Amino acid sequence: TGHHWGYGKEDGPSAWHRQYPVAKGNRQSPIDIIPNEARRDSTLGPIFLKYDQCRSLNIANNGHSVVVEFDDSDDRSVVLGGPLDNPYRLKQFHFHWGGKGCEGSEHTVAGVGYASELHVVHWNAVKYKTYNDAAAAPDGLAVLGIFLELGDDHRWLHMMTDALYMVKFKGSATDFKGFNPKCLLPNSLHYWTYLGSLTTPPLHESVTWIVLKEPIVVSEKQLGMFRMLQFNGEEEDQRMRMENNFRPPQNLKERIVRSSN
Ligand SMILES: NS(=O)(=O)c1ccc(C(=O)N2CCN(Cc3ccccc3)C2)cc1
Ligand SMILES: [Zn+2]
Repeated sequence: TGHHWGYGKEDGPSAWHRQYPVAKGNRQSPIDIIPNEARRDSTLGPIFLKYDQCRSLNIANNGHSVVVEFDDSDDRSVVLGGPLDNPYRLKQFHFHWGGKGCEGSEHTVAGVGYASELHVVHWNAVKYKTYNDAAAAPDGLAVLGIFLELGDDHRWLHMMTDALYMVKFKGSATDFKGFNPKCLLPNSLHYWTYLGSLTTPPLHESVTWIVLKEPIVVSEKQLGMFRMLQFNGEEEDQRMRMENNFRPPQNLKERIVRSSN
């Protein structure tokens, strides 16, 4: 079905606007977060992550990232509080990362990128009937962004990286039960928040971003496991290692970034 988007020279972020004109919109993501310019807002309370009853279903390679999907048929796992007016239901999480040793996060902090960024995607099931309806609505999604920096092994990440060999090629998926993303959170839930968009096509301007200030630490070896994944399907001749699947920071336009206390 037509030429697909990607992260290469011809089909990468600078070309997305041709098929997705909203790429040049007024609330695009990611952005460069400048801590000194973020507005400390005392009305911004803490966020709460209710993941104890979450039910992970599968892990998949969708040709853009590796995604772990959750059972979102009820409000068993939600994010609430902070900038959100109601609970948002956990749907999936996925990552963006760089090539060997170079940057790979989508958001940057005062111009500095991290090696990778985890996105935990939630949708507003109070106001919208389906995820797809929510993903196209201005208050439809809440995505938690967590930076990954290089250091020691992350004690739990292996539970996910051990499964990556099963989803090497685009279109592959496998059961992935019993994984709770709580194990991928840093100690502090202090955050920056702003109104933005999906960072991949269709680039809908539907995301309340909640970016945690504290990164988690993973090892170069663990992050290297992500690079065994491939953008291409098993049957395709051209083998393309999955790396540098990040969109660069976009114009802040008339937005402000708020900071939790
Ligand atoms: N990066 S983000 O958190 O802003 C985000 C982007 C897109 C979507 C989304 O709703 N998509 C519809 C098809 N899907 C396919 C897909 C593509 C890439 C990664 C993961 C998944 C995306 C969700 C979150
Ligand atoms: Zn993402």
